[in-house]
Amino acid sequence: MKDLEERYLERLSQLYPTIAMASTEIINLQAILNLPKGTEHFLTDIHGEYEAFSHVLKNGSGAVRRKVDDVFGNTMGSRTKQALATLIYYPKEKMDRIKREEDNMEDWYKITLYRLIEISKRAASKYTRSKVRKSLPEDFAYVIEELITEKADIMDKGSYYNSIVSTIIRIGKAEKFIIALSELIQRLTVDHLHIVGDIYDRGPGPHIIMDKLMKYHSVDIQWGNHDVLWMGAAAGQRGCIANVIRICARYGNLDILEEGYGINLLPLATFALNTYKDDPCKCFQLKGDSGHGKNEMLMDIKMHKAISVIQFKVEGQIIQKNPGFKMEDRNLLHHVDYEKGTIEIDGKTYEMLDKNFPTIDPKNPYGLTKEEEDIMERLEQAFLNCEKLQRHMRFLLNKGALYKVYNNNLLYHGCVPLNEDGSLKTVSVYGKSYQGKSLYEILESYVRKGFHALDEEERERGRDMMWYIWLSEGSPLFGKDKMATFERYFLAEKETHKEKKNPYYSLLEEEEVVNGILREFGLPSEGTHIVNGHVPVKSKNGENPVKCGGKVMVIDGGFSKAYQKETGIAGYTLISNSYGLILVAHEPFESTEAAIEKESDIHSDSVIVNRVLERKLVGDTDVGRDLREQIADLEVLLRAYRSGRIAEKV
Ligand SMILES: O=P(O)(O)OC[C@H]1O[C@](O)(COP(=O)(O)O)[C@@H](O)[C@@H]1O
Ligand SMILES: [Mn+2]
Repeated sequence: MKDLEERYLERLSQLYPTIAMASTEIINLQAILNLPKGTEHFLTDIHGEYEAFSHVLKNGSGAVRRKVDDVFGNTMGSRTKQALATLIYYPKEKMDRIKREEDNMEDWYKITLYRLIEISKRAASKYTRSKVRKSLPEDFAYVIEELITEKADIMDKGSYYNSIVSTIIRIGKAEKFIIALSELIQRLTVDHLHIVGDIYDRGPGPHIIMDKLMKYHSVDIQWGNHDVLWMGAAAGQRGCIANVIRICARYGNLDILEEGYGINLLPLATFALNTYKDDPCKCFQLKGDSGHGKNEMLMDIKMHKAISVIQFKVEGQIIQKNPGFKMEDRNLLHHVDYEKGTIEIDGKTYEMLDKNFPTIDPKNPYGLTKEEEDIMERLEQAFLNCEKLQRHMRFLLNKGALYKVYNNNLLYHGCVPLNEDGSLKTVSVYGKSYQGKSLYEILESYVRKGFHALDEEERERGRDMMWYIWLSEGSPLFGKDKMATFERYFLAEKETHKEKKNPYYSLLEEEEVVNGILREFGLPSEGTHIVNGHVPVKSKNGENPVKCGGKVMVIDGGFSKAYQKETGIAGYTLISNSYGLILVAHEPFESTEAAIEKESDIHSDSVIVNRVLERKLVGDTDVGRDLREQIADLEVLLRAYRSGRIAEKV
């Protein structure tokens, strides 16, 4: 057998069959290394708010507006620039409005096309021709390429462009063309998107966000605890299914399941209406408004209670089945005195706010009734067989992970579990101990096993592990001592609601600790950053998302409307371009309508966290490292051709 290098060179020579072709590729790759690094965009905690998400995606957290500024600087007033930026975000909607007011559309088209071409040129200048070509919309690829490429040899450039533009207008394609250019600018402004977790729950449109992400040109996802919860549900884990439905019900979002994913909730609804017929279900008021009127809301409230009770039972069973999870103290149903309506926790007796539990047998509080069992059985099948949900989860599995190291940034949703003294906390997973990176890796492998393991037992362990990642103290995605769902529903005493955060969150100013985490993930302590989401940054209390002198950024996107009153703003996003890192603070997003009408950007503040001295090039990035490896390989191939070790293939 030929040695590995020889076989590798043979393969490579099929891709680059001649000296000329290998040489051309080397030159191309070398050229890419010297281009400015592409812009990365970081978003976290989107929580189903698809309109705000879509807006931030369109404007690249201000990156598009910056392009407009770069091109037109002082030659254009700021109102005009803002109008142009809004046109780029919402070309169709904005044009519909303009057509109502503007009486010389032909002029408007001409000016606008000219402006958009200028911005496209600037946006494209960061990339190779070949990459730009691949991003062009099919319909107009050729013309756009003509328009955005400098033509040094044409004497009268003005009339050349004018004639193309006039033709576009004359044949009635101006609007389509404006839309195509706007989308191209959006596309070229952000090269790569990082989602740092929590796409799902609380807001109305996670499925719409997933559809959008699946079409996005370049994205990676670090799973958040809510995403893993949905993954567990899709894998058929009952604790996860119950939580998913409970949270949808709580926020008036059962539509996501019924309409978004076509999951039939009728069995649960009928059961809830019968079981809690005369029960006002006071503890289960909705946080959001389903927008479907009073009767449906009353039904949602009953479903909310029904699924919560099922959840506490099912979770009790998971905890009993997995003593290794060490979560017995989270099983509370057997501490309730159902006659008195009280509960004893840690030696203290509390009055339950709800005393009506017709489905709980005090002798076997964690057992499901026959009806509850049937409902769970049907729901399990519905989740497992929902094609769209499975497609979305497959995408999460393929594009996602528990953490990522990308261009010297370490990304994860929650935290790295630490002890009080800043050392890595040891967590036991199915009998073995892990910490830091190895903890992340073992948990991720179980998530994948939950979907793919052949062995049924192993798959079940994987599925249970997804539930564990959602809410356990040892989970780096959760990072709190407990999830006090039970107490928050049933007890008035606020102190029982407290979920204590892992020491990680209070140690982020300690440089030694932060360096220790970076080291654990194989990163040097200089020129590197940690980016995480998960915890809302209460900026109205003076909290700062930038920690440890800029080494750590906690950028909970704060998209979740329900949380905006707590934080005072709508969270943060991050941009990393060739000049450095920019942290962007957002104002609450009203609506797409308002964004177009008021031409608002919803980013109030941009802070440059880190400005590099020299503009960063592709050569300085991870992609650059890969390209250099490819160049080195091609050079070996070239030498092999020249030395006669390998023959050209034509
Ligand atoms: O505000 P809600 O919807 O009741 O959710 C509160 C629960 O969500 C959590 O904060 C987890 O969700 P996050 O990952 O978004 O923080 C729990 O710790 C808490 O019990
Ligand atoms: Mn989270």
